[in-house]
Amino acid sequence: MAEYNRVSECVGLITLRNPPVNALSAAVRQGIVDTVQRALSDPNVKSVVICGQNGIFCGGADIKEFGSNMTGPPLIPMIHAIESANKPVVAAIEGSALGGGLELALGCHYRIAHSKARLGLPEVSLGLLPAAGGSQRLPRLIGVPAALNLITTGRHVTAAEALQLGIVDQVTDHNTVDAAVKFALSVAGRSLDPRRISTHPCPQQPDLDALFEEVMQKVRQSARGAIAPIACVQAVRAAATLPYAQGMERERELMATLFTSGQARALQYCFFAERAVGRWRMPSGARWDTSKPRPVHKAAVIGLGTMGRGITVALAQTGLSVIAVETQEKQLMEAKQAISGMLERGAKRRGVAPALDGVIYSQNIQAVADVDLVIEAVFEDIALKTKVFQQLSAVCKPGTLLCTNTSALDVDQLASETPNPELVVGMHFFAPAHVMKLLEVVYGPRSSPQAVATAMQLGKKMGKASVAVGNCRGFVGNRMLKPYIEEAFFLLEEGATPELVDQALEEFGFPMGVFRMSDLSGLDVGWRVRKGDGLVEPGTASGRSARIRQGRRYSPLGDLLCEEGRFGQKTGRGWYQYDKPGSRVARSDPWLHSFLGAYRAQHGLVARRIDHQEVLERCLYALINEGFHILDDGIAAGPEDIDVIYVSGYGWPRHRGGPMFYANMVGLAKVLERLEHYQQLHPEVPHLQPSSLLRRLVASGSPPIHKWGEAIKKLHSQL
Ligand SMILES: CCC/C=C/C(=O)SCCNC(=O)CCNC(=O)[C@H](O)C(C)(C)COP(=O)([O-])OP(=O)([O-])OC[C@H]1O[C@@H](n2cnc3c(N)ncnc32)[C@H](O)[C@@H]1OP(=O)([O-])[O-]
Repeated sequence: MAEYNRVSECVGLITLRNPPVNALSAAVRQGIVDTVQRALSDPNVKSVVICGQNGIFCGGADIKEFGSNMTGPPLIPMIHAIESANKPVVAAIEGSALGGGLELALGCHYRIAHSKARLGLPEVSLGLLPAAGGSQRLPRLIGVPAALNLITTGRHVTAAEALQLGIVDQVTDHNTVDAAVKFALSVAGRSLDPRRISTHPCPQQPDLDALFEEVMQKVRQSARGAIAPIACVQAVRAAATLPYAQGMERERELMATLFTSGQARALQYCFFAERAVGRWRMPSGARWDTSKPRPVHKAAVIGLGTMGRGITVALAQTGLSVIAVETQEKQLMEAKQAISGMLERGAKRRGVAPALDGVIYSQNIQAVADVDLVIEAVFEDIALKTKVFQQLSAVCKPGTLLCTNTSALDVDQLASETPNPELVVGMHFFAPAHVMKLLEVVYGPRSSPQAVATAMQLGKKMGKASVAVGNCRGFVGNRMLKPYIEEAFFLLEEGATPELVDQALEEFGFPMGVFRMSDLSGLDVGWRVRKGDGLVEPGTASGRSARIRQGRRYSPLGDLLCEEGRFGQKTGRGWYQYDKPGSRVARSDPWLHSFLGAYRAQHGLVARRIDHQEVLERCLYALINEGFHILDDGIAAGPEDIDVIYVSGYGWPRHRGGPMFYANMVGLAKVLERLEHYQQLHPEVPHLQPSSLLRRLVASGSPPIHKWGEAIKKLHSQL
């Protein structure tokens, strides 16, 4: 709702009240309509100020209302009524003015912002466009290039940048409402004609066509199939080329297409999923709201290879003091130089001082005696990690949390080797750790809720999308990746090329297909793991039996490439060829194609035509199927956890919502039917065997994704 008061005798003060972000729900819109009318009809009121309660102006339209039948007064006429008012209306912007919130402010005649406020039109990130006049008013106010940038990226600007761009008229460090009231008094009685943005012509722009052409190309490239950024460009083009009323009509048409699109649903699902994963819960019943994190002021990182360096940077940038330990002097010196460089570059980008003094380097593990939390990032070797954990248990003060960054080893086993297993959790970062958004917080049966709460809180502080998951081989992300990669290998055996598989996946929206990704991360990584699992066999055995290992279909293609020294980008050869080792531009490699031909001949395989649909179904449904196993096992608490992991750490296209959301969109019955189809064709591939949870969900009528949690609980209670 909106509250009305009269202040300084002749200023009508309208306060939006809808915690936590004063979203423009039906009640708030009704409140604004009523209070604006009241202020305008009160002869004692000379001017009006609109603000939001609790230090936030407005977080925009109420996203929760989008899925339902929307009631209440619509935004556009409400904003028009404000703009055409005959008394000055001033927006007092504290906290955030986003989306519909900024559109409301653009309908006001003046905007005063607090210096800490953030403004933006982030609708594009929800699969929408600023359709309450924002796409038409902002270009008129700040010009086409700046408006295009803000509207197509959805980025938030600081108050200082907003002032520079001309979005706000004044920035204050003091009480914003007081400043706005004072300002409103000073402009009472002035002509409002020049302040009505919709009446302005769009500022002239030379070479308009060339500009739109260039932006459209850029947007198409980075959107990877997302439709909202393209609609945003089209809407701004309408602002630049059409009179306001026609521009608004175009804005409405474009929004009508976006509003009901699957992409908008997916992106809005992601918005809520990212917030839902913060409300973690463990199978023991421990939860986010009943588990108190321990304060962490001082942390340590053990092992300063690529991961350890990134983790040190991420911690130091959060403002923590960090003890960085590496036992070999030469490696320690190299790491110090690399970490300082990363901190300096990061600080330059963010316009702050580098946190160089926040890191203390040491060769001695004793140096970590008084830290609150340690993250171990030594080589992936269980004996080495166990030794480090035992040393840490002896050295650290009581209660220090011991975290491992392992991606492949058993967190429970490590915990069981320490005297206090309740203090042990996994903190699985992704390389480069100071850049990648994702953090899997891995708990074992003996991890204390407090340890999980502390790791989750630290992840949040570091700006990570932190997801609490149970312990199993590969945790959530890598466990699901395994069948995805294996299917891609099998497709090569059956007649596909790396180019075909990658193209299908990139057209789906992944930034890189599975083979280009494998070249980037290094083929030797998986090779080492498969060797450890006893899957790699030397020799030139041929035929079907050579491709069955440990009772299931196995493709040795990756191993054979590694035996040739083809480790990917770093060696200049992998699934593709590169100009030189370390180069990033992948080119088709005729050698690889004849190698595949010879391999198929050796194994009696006849290449067949494989289309994009088969690539997508086999790779993605195998991955999704593993996701259902993970839900059934209780390793992930809900589909949102899996989806956030995939969108923030594995390049799953956000406008497709994550693998589990995608399965829900495709239809669970369809996913099941295709898995059954492929399983019949490839009975020796266990990961194509549909998960029993998927079967049970389909049998219970394929409930929508937000009801899976309930359905899974019910299904488990029936077992
Ligand atoms: C139709 C015409 C065109 C207009 C379109 C639009 O305006 S589209 C909208 C364009 N606007 C945007 O895209 C802005 C989206 N919002 C944000 O970016 C951030 O919330 C923030 C920067 C406003 C505050 O950050 P912060 O870290 O302080 O807080 P937080 O992020 O943790 O959120 C706290 C709680 O508020 C909830 N909630 C938040 N916003 C909305 C909303 N609009 N609605 C409903 N709910 C919303 C959020 O789910 C969470 O709920 P939970 O989990 O506690 O139950």
